[in-house]
Amino acid sequence: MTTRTPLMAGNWKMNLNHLEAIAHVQKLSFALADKDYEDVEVAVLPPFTDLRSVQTLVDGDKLKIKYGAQDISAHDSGAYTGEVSGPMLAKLRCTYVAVGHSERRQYHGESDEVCNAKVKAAYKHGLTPILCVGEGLDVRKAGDQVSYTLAQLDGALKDVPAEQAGTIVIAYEPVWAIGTGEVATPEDAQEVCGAIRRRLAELYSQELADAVRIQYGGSVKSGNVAAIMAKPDVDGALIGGAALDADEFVKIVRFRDQ
Ligand SMILES: O=C(CO)COP(=O)(O)O
Repeated sequence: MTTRTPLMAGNWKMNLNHLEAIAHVQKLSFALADKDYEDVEVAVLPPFTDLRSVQTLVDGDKLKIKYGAQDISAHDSGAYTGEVSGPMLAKLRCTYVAVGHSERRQYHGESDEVCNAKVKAAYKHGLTPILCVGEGLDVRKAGDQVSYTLAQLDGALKDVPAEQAGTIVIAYEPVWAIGTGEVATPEDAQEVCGAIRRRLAELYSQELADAVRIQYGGSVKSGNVAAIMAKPDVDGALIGGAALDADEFVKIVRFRDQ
C-alpha cells in the first residue's frame, strides 16, 4: 500500500493583494513548525498578482510552503489578452496550478476539453495540476454524482500519459458545498473520491491510482477536517474561505490534532 502525503492547499480565489499575501504567508510560516511539514504538504494558491511577492518571500527565506496559481492558459504565448502562461508560472517557480475549478467552469465556460488542454499545458512546463471536479446540486439530487464527476475526470485526462498523470492531484469539490457552509459528509466525500481512484486504476494502473492524491474541497474547516481526512481515499483538502484566516488554516494543516 502506497503512503500518500496529504496535501493541504489554500485556494485564495480573488482575495488578498500582494501586500496582504506577504503578511499572510509570513504569518503561516511563523506559525508552522518543521514538524508540521514532516507528513503534510502545505501549499497556497494566491491570485496571479501575488505570485512574485510570494515567490520572493519563499525563496528568500527558504520557506517550506509551496505555492501555485489558480489557473493557466492552454497557450504558451501570443495574443491571448488577460491570460497567464505555463512558462510564466514556471519562471515564478510555481509547483501547482489549479485546473477546472468549478468557478472557472461556471463563470468562464471552461469545458472538459479546455481543462484537458490546461492539464497538458501544466505538464509541458513542469507544473503539477490540481484538477478540480465535482457535481452541482441538481446532479447530486438526481444521485448522479459519481458518473458526472468521472466524466469530468475522463475528459480532462484524455491522452494524458501515465508518466504525467501519476503526479496529478485531483480535488473533488461538490459545487453545492463550496462557500455555502454545507459540507459534504465524510461518506459523501469517500464515495466519490473512492470512485475517482478506481477510475484512475482503470484508465492507468492500480499502482498509479494508489499514488495519486485526491483532495476534498467544499466548506472545509478545522472543525470538520479530521472526519473527512479519516476516509481512506481522501488525501488532503482544497480550502477556500478558511484558508484566508491564517490561524484556521494552520489548524487544518494540523488536522491530526483536531
Ligand atoms: O472552492 C473551494 C476551494 O477551491 C472551496 O471553497 P470553500 O472552502 O470556501 O467552500
